Amino acid sequence: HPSNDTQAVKLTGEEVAKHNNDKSCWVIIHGRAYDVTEFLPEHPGGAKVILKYAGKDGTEEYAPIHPPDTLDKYLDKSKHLGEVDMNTVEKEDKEHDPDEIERQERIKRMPILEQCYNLMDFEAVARRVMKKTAWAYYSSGADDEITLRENHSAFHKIWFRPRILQDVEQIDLSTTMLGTKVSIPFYVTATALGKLGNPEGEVVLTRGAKKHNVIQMIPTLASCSFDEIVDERSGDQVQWLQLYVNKDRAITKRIIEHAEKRGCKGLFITVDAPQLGRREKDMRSKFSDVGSNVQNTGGDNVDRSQGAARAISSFIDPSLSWKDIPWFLSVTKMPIILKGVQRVEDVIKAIDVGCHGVVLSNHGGRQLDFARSGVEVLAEVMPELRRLGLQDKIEVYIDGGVRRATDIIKALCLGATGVGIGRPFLYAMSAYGLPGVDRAMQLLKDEMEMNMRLIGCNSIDQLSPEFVDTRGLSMHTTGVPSDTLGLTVYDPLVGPQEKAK
Ligand SMILES: Cc1cc2c(cc1C)[n+](S(=O)(=O)[O-])c1c(=O)[nH]c(=O)nc-1n2C[C@H](O)[C@H](O)[C@H](O)COP(=O)(O)O
Repeated sequence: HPSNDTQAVKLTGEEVAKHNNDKSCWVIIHGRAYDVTEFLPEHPGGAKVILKYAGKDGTEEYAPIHPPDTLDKYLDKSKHLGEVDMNTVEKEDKEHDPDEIERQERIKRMPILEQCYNLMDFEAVARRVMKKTAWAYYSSGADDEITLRENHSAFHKIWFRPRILQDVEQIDLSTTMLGTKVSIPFYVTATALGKLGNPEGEVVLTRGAKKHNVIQMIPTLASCSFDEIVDERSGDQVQWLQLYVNKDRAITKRIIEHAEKRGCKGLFITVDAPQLGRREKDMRSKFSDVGSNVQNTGGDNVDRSQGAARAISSFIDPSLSWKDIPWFLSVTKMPIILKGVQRVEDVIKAIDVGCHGVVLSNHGGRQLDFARSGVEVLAEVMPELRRLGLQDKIEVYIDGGVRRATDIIKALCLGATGVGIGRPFLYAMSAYGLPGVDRAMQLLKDEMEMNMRLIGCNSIDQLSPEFVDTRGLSMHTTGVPSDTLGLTVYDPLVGPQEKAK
């Protein structure tokens, strides 16, 4: 900021602290002060969450929610007040926060990475070591979280019909997704606000995806900026873009064109979130944290009682409809995939309008509660596409509740091209950083190789409906052996120190 780069003297914490109310509100972000007084009523997250940091350093709360270039993009330069001498800024007293002290204790006692043997182990550890608001945001589903639990337990209603005496010495897990050859048929799906769980955010997933040659889907609502995530990519690594469509189509067009220019190989338009779902764990933790405006007296139309998600998504266009799809096909050459399709009629419509793929998904149970699991919709879709001779007209993916390689194999036997995985990699990243993501992906690869052998298949192209029995899939009341791993995050792993107790 030219006016400030020549700034001789840095602002002091004392000077900033004088501007600590809605008449004059300065906030420090990443060592620089900003006058956000006039912005207060416009903030999608409400004025309260900013006023909590008026006259103080708000970086810790700000960073996970806002990509680094947000202030440069949206706050007039005249409000950029320049650098602050951070030695003069009072630090928030974390030492005496009982929750934080207890959390740090749990971090000291957490299991070592090698004690994690499956994706649910990462969830068990993350639940204990993550900040309350971060865990709430990642783990929450909509309403009663029935669909959240159904997503994983649906796989427990599908049984295998393995064949024997096949030479399964050689196993090849590679496949092709939207023209890209990948080492294993899963991708890292788009999940918002990566910095809530790990200070580096989504770039950690980029590094893990690179190492295992899997595709990363970049979220519109990432904590990192889009360019940071793309810059982190290396070699011929492939990324896709997940798009929440903005009411202002000029903004959406710019995002799509930029993504194409930066080499994204797929545009996944999220179609199951015209309004973000009601995630009560997220709301509850946000309520205790920033006193969100449950009784919103501001008179404006952003319902801020919905926690972080709703606050950052007020731009999403609820009027998006089939008539808009030709426009998307006209503004990009990237393959277009509809993410969040939930019945076969819409898959056929997607083929009719020229889409290249669909993701059968309910947004990880975070949108419409009592939506069916992706795998159950898949079992409805594929036989119908085959009956109509359309199965080669579109690539069909699923996501939701995938926690074991057997879940992946079941989906591929039913006809999916690949599966998206969300929370497990978030939990692995939040608890153990890149080593966690790396191990989670490796565990899936090892499980995949073993289970391909056990069902008697060498390669992905051999997988077909003959290997699965789905008769119980659509009966939601079917009792299945209680799913100790899935339904509840089972007793947290005991770290070496705790065992000593
Ligand atoms: C866990 C999670 C999922 C989110 C997600 C954030 C989190 C923390 N967010 S959300 O804030 O808006 O809900 C997105 C998102 O940005 N865009 C999107 O298309 N899907 C979003 N999803 C859904 C995601 O892409 C998959 O559909 C879902 O995660 C698959 O289920 P599992 O987590 O069980 O693998």
